Amino acid sequence: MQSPRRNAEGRPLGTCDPSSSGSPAHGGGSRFEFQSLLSSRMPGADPTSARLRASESPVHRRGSFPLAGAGSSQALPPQLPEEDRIDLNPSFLGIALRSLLAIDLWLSKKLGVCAGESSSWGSMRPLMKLLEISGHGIPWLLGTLYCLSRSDSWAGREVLMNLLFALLLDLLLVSLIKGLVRRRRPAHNQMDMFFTISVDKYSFPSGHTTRAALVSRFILNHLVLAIPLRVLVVLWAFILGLSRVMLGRHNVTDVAFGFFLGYMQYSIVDYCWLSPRTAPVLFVLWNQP
Ligand SMILES: CC(C)=CCC/C(C)=C/COP(=O)(O)O
Repeated sequence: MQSPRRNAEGRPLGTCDPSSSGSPAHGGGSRFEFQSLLSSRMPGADPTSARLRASESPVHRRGSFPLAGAGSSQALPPQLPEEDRIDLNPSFLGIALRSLLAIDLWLSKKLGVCAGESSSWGSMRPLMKLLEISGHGIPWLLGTLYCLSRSDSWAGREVLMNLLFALLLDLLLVSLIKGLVRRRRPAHNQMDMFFTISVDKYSFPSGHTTRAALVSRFILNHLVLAIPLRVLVVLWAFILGLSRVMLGRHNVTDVAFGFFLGYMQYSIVDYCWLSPRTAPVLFVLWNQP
């Protein structure tokens, strides 16, 4: 059986022979592989730059691989266990995602103009915080419960019951995703938000944005409004989303995904629409004295 530290010719695997099978990037036991690993383990080193260095290096090219220690007595590192190796051929998707993330962070920092009182648009911060309250879960939940208690028509009660269901579904899904993804809020954010729950230390997705998208789609579908008011509802949702980035609470991708999720949540609510026919118990219970 082949020793884990030697190749078929009995040569230590760290001494790389270009004629040996497999590319240096894929477990040929290259010296470069070891260097990448070292650099990735150095404090502050990150695997991305190690990969980039790998792709820039001449040793990465097939055919130009130097005979690192071949035929010499230089001691080379032992072959690395599979799980310790770094993939020197990052996929196109990996590069695209990393680039998108870098653009996201850069753009979010640039747009975070109300992140503090001393920021370039710091004087707009109170207005942004007012917008923040307009999309907060507490006023929406309390407002819906209040209207539900005052509603005297079946039709009104049905719509409000579904709005309540939508708001609760939104809280549940956003908390679930925030807890799973655990993306930290931007470094420039001041954590001075009104009434947060534990998962609100995370930023993906933006809960205010999902709520804004969900509620505005709900209103547009269930309230008869004049065109200017309909435009106002859409503008409110859009500006609320933008204000999350301007306040420094979120990155752009948190808000973009928030819009998408809120929009989809309405489709779920619409599909599971609660009515006296589909959920009679709920409506009977609500009408008990
Ligand atoms: C506790 C309740 C009912 C709602 C929490 C609302 C809240 C603070 C959400 C966080 O929103 P962002 O993710 O947009 O910062």
